[in-house]
Amino acid sequence: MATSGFEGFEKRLELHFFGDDPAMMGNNLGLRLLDFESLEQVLSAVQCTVVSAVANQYFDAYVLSESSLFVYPTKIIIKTCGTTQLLKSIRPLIHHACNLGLSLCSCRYTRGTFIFPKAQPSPHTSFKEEVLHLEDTVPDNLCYRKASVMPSKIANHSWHVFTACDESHIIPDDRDVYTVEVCMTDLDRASARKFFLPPCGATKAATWPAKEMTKITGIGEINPRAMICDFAFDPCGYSMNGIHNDRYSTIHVTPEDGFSYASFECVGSIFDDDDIENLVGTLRRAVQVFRPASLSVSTTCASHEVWPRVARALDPLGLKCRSCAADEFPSAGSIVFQTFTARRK
Ligand SMILES: C[S@+](CC[C@H](N)C(=O)[O-])C[C@H]1O[C@@H](n2cnc3c(N)ncnc32)[C@H](O)[C@@H]1O
Repeated sequence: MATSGFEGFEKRLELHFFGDDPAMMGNNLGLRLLDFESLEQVLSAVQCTVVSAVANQYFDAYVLSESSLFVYPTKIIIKTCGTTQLLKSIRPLIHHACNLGLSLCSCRYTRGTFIFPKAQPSPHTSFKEEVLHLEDTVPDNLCYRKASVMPSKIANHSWHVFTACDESHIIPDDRDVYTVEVCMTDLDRASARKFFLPPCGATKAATWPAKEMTKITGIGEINPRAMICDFAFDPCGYSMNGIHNDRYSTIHVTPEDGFSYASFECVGSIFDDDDIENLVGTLRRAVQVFRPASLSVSTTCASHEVWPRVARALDPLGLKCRSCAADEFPSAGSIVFQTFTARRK
């Protein structure tokens, strides 16, 4: 493995807000009323920028120079990789939300194990430092707090979780919602090569390289109903957000040999038969794009209906479940962390 390279593992932050004054919610747009300048200011504290955006009636989805941002009326999800300082977004977001009459009621921070931990700047030099920063930054009324490192049997694959919420949100309002976060390492080389731009002057140089990557890799088929906003980096790397009604999915790829990494994340509702029935196929198609030698899947949901489907999706791909850890967190419900490796290993 390289001694230093691009850190693919993302840090992920999910913030929920509530507002008492319906007038301030402006047609229920809430946080979507944040102007672009304010968002840019938040992202500049994190050290990343918007490269592409798309929206529908439910939410706004941004592809960032390092991963993705989703803005719903009362919820923000930011996922950033590399050496970004994601936790520095919390204070400015609380400030801008306050100007819209919204207050923070819950916060969830998750990440895997960095490939290059020594390259991370403060406040991300260790999980201990991240937790101290979070404890210091989230408002006092979010007094139900928990931090945990969920272990696995695969070296360098553990799941770091911090949640905090106020008294009224220990059980989340949207307890039917599930989030599945997949982190894949050691990607199949032929699959990873498809995320490099073709050399200049190559006869088949794509006019729209991201669209071409979405098509030839099969990413476009993962959820054919989703509208896709994709971006190809130069000379390599790829990010996309898929949006379908109020659901998002997102993929980020670091294809370089020695530290190759890809992530897939999707959300759904356990009350939606379509979501539940399609989950196994969706996961299988997403992982098949990359054919990783190892991966972890973290499933967050108030119910235990979702996580058993993960192994069902991955087993036919020759991926064997090596470990499974579960824990309960205030406002998040259950988090189940599973790791898999290819049987050939
Ligand atoms: C932003 S993308 C996707 C990151 C994501 N977390 C992942 O799954 O790896 C990172 C890939 O794009 C490449 N890249 C090229 N130019 C970049 C830029 N200006 N900013 C960030 N990444 C860039 C990196 O070398 C890496 O392969």
